[in-house]
Amino acid sequence: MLRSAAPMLRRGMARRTSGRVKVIGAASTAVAPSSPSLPPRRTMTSGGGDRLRGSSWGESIPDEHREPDEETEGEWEGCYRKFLTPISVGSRGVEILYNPLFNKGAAFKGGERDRLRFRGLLPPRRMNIKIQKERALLEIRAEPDMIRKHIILEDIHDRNETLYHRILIDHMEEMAPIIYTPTVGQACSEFSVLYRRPRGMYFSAEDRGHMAAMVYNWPQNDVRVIVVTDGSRILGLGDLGINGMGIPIGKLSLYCAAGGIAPHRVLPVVLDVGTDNPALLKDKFYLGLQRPRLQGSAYYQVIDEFINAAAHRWPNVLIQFEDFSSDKAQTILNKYRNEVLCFNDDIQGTGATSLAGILGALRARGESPRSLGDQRILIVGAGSAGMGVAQVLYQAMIEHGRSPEEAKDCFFVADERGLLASDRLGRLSPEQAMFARDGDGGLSLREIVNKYKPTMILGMSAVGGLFTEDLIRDMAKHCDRPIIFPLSNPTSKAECTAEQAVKWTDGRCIFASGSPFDPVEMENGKTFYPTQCNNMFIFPGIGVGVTLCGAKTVTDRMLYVAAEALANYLSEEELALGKVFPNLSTIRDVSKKVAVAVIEEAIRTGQSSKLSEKDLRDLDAFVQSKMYDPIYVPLIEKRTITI
Ligand SMILES: NC(=O)C1=CN([C@@H]2O[C@H](COP(=O)(O)OP(=O)(O)OC[C@H]3O[C@@H](n4cnc5c(N)ncnc54)[C@H](OP(=O)(O)O)[C@@H]3O)[C@@H](O)[C@H]2O)C=CC1
Ligand SMILES: CC(=O)C(=O)O
Ligand SMILES: [Mg+2]
Repeated sequence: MLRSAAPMLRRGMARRTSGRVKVIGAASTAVAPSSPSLPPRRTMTSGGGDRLRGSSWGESIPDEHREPDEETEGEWEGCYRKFLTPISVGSRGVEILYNPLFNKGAAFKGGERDRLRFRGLLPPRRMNIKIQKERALLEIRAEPDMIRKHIILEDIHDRNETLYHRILIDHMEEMAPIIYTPTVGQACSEFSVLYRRPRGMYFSAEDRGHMAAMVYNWPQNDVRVIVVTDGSRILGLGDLGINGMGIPIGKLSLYCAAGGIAPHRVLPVVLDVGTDNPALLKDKFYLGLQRPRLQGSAYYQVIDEFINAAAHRWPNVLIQFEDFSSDKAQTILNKYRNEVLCFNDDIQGTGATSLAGILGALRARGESPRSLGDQRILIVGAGSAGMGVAQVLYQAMIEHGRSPEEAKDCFFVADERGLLASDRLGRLSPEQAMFARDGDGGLSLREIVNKYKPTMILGMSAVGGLFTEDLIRDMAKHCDRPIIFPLSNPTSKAECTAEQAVKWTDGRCIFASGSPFDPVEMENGKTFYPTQCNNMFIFPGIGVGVTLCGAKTVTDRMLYVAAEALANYLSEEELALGKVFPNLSTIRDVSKKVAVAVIEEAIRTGQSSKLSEKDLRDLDAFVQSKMYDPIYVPLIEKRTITI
């Protein structure tokens, strides 16, 4: 049987229709990927499954019930040619079926069903991942409600991670709004009632003293990326306590699908230090500690204990801080950024992403990156996101030859009390104080617009609708092509919609938003294509880059080159359509380019512990080869008896 399989496969492979490989008459077991991948020496599984390798399991299935097989069908470029190294699993039977990292559901093949003792535990008909995906898409698309779509997808996540990530990768534009912003905002708000199964780790104030041991409860030895939140500022929704867990889960789904980190190497974490959200404190279904948030040294001790525990068990892990309230975010970053491999996504990731979008917008206006230092930039919101963006844009101006004074003079930063100026110096953080103007403290947004005539307005206020018609129309009077980025998430918190920006500027604006908006039909019959300015374009590539090269820290220069790589990715065709970010469907390739840029920077500056100058040559191919691709890999049982 096995001997005859290869010629059959070759014959089948030779028959190509419409560029796809069609295997004619080859039973799926004839090319069972497990077969060629078994160790060459004679082994027998403890259950004697090896004997069944030569059985005619596949042949007992009538032709009309046979499903094309992803390895033989060539559905994904190169799959059928790939030598799939089997995964050796320490369990069998139902334990595998209930393990989403290994479970393939109906896609388990005959050989595997016998090897791993599934016979009788699954319905008899086999389906490949293509059919499984088709079925899942039907269900998701039939459901009009976004949160129900989210639940369906997360159910798949909990059952079968390979299928889940396959769906995300193949349908990124459709799925990102379901697993990420805006729907993840609702998923977080309802997290405790939607909760079904554990995913990730929870460290609470009551676990103090135990965290170094607790990290060993996590079953994976090779965790590469942790996304951690304390739930204190989830998107623009405020303090959601433990319900913020939806954010690390969503971000890490993107790490896997968009960045190519394998799912067993990521760990979502929530630190439960209490909540100051009055509704959660009295909600009988809330799953977190119902007590006020720890403050001061008690709070920082929890952070410190968790970071030490994680870095002790996984010394090379990247820790991404996510959605920490602005009063803590910068302090935590400053404390740990030179100690462990970490970065803050809202400060640094958003900064790099916005820089890339603004470079794209300047290109659309026919201006060079150097002209960044000629802009008048109004940043609305002086929290971690707003100040992170200001800092990265400022650094970029310095890179392009502006003096610190010239660069600072480009910024107008406003918070709820208006323009930040020196009259409030004692009450501003060092990051805010750096951008405080000498006079005009407390000017309103309209006053700033009419006095200083900004060329761009960036919203990170978490106040939906803050960019009013009057404000934007005033801005458009002074500027031919105003750059308008309402970056707050989710959609309900966006400072304005794409449609409003287009209407109020008579279609002259360059627009990108934190959450997605549909294209807008303009009065002149043309279509305006808004793009998404979201740190999802940066963080997966940063993660892949620093973990692959073994960087010890995430430097500001790494973020800068990441932004450049993202900006350079934008094609002339996309620019012509008014887009300033690439299509989401290309995000995997974008992440690869970002990762390559980060690795090159790490090698150049001696930050890379795993790669060196000689590796610079085929870096693109190297990164590609390391990216997780969700296809079903043959499973074999670890317990083998050599005879
Ligand atoms: N698109 C993306 O990739 C990202 C988007 N974001 C979004 O950015 C938003 C802000 O995040 P973050 O900085 O952490 O949040 P913060 O809550 O720390 O900051 C909000 C800021 O907005 C200010 N603000 C509030 N109301 C007004 C108002 N009426 N006029 C002007 N300013 C006002 C606040 O001022 P005060 O302190 O005086 O109240 C504060 O400075 C969130 O919605 C988040 O989702 C964040 C990261 C990435
Ligand atoms: C996108 C993101 O990180 C935020 O809104 O917080
Ligand atoms: Mg965030």
